[in-house]
Amino acid sequence: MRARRKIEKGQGRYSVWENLRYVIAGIVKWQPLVIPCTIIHALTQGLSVYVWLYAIKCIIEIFEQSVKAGAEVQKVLCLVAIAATTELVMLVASNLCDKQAEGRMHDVEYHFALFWTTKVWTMPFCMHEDPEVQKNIFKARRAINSNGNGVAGLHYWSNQLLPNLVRAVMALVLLAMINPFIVILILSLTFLRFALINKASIFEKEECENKVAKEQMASWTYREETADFAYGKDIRLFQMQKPLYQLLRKESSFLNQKHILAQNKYARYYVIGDILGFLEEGITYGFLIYKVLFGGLTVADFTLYLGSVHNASTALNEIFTKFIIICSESRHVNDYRDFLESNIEQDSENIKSSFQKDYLACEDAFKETNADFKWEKDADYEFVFDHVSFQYPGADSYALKDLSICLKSGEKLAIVGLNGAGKSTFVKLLCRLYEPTQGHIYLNGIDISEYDLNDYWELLSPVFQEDESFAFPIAQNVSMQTARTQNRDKIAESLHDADLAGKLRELPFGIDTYLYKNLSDDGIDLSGGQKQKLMLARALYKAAPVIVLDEPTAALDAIAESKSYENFNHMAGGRTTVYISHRLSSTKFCDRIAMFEAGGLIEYGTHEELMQKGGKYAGLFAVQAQYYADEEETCYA
Ligand SMILES: Nc1ncnc2c1ncn2[C@@H]1O[C@H](COP(=O)(O)OP(=O)(O)OP(=O)(O)O)[C@@H](O)[C@H]1O
Repeated sequence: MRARRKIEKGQGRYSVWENLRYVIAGIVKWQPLVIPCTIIHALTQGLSVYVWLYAIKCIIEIFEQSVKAGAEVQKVLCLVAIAATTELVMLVASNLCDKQAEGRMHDVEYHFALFWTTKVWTMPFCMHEDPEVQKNIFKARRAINSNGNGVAGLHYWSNQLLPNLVRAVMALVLLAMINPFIVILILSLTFLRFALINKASIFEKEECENKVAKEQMASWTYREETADFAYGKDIRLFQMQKPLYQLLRKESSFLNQKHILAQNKYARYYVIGDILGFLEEGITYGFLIYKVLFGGLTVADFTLYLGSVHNASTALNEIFTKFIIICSESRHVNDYRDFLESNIEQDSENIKSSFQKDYLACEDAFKETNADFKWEKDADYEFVFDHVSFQYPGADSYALKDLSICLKSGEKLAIVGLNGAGKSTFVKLLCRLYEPTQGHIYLNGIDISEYDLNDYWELLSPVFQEDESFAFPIAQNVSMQTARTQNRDKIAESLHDADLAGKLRELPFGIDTYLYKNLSDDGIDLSGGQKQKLMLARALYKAAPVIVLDEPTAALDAIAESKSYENFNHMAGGRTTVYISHRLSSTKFCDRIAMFEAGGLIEYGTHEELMQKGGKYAGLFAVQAQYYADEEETCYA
């Protein structure tokens, strides 16, 4: 079934080490200075505790040797000065490197976030609305959402772990010199504690993240909608506060229960871990005291080893708590990689090959796109739908069933029909946002799936039902290009042709005025009809050889609508056009009319032919004509 592209899972779960290697590869690529900074931070932070430990051992030895009083004080002062200076230098270096690395990691995370964005942008449109894919998009975003999780978390917690590793290694080397079994005992008990807490962490991830991703997404969606000004009117006028509150409350108490469950598990394992830790310290301290009493260990060495046991114990404790957090951050990175590597099939061949090859390099894919490709304006473009059927992913019935229709080159084809007849689905298939479940669509005799998708999209100037405008300046909303590449005269001309010249004159910064206030305090909001005109201006600017208009006048007032009909032939010129409208007075300007019902073509011909036939189109037209006549009578009464 072609409409439902395969949702392949990623290559599988990666180990913590593989994910660390993966993030390190990103760091080396985008901010290599983070690596030496992290190493210097670990060494200086980890070794600084031994400076005083060693200095104190030496001071005690000086006293033990009981040389002349004057010389002792001098030596001690000298040692204190050296230790203090060394520690100060180490701490300064450690903090400087730590902050350098942390600052640069934002850039690394930003790069990883770009791949997530690229993946979402370039995945087949039909997958975007698949609930499973949406859940994966949401889960993957947690690894790069600037709150210290995932990619940033792996570095942050490794940066916290490494100084402790240096500290622990140093301590264990020192302890191994008096008895290697002590080291084996400490390490074994630490691994046991780690295994227990990690078990709780896996349980937490499963209960509080995987099993509740849907609920988390629901509560996230409700909050996003609450913050979105567009929902404000309905929330107030339909008094949605109470039901929304109850939904949020339900989600949050459900999530809360899961968190409590996970924390109870942690509590149990932490108690066992604490008992093991108590055992470990008791045995090692006991052993050291025994060595002083019966094994000939000097007081100076005793202080050094005592400090080492303490350091080994706290550092290992820190290592394993940090490592558990790293494991949990790694699971976020797994979600991220799973999403990036799943559904490898991408809309763009360049992106596809980059994701397959090495998606750390996929940024180059956008640079390689075939931007210079242009279709000839005056060439013939004929479309044929050949027994096309289409079923939406997850839907039980067909939205289009066995549709065969021809759109001749230069022809203006109107598609009419009641709500849900399949008109927009026809447009989506023509635009290759979906692939037919059965049948084929041909452009000039070649199956449209054989054209490069980006090249194919270059052929179309669409205006969709939904007026999706971005928080960009008006110019960018029309050109959909950056300021560097857009043609400002053409933008003004397109806005003029779309009947927005009057509005443009009122704008504080002309075509540079921002839409919405998200990114500019001087941003403006447009009315529904004005937004629709903006969409028309966007299609006019693109000036592609084939025009697709899905209810482009639904939000226009009567005068604007009538003007748009007058301009329609001028705008379309001799170009192949598909025009969807519920207002049949507009469709009679088209060369052919196709009437859809329940996903099938039931009538086809010119306006006159269909009127003569006296079928459903003629009936619908008569109802609307009657309505307009009644309206006119009321107006002039
Ligand atoms: N994303 C979707 N997932 C599942 N079913 C869908 C989806 N979009 C549309 N449908 C279903 O497909 C059928 C055709 O919808 P379509 O949007 O093509 O109708 P339409 O003729 O454009 O309707 P309208 O005049 O209301 O815009 C409808 O039954 C609709 O419920």
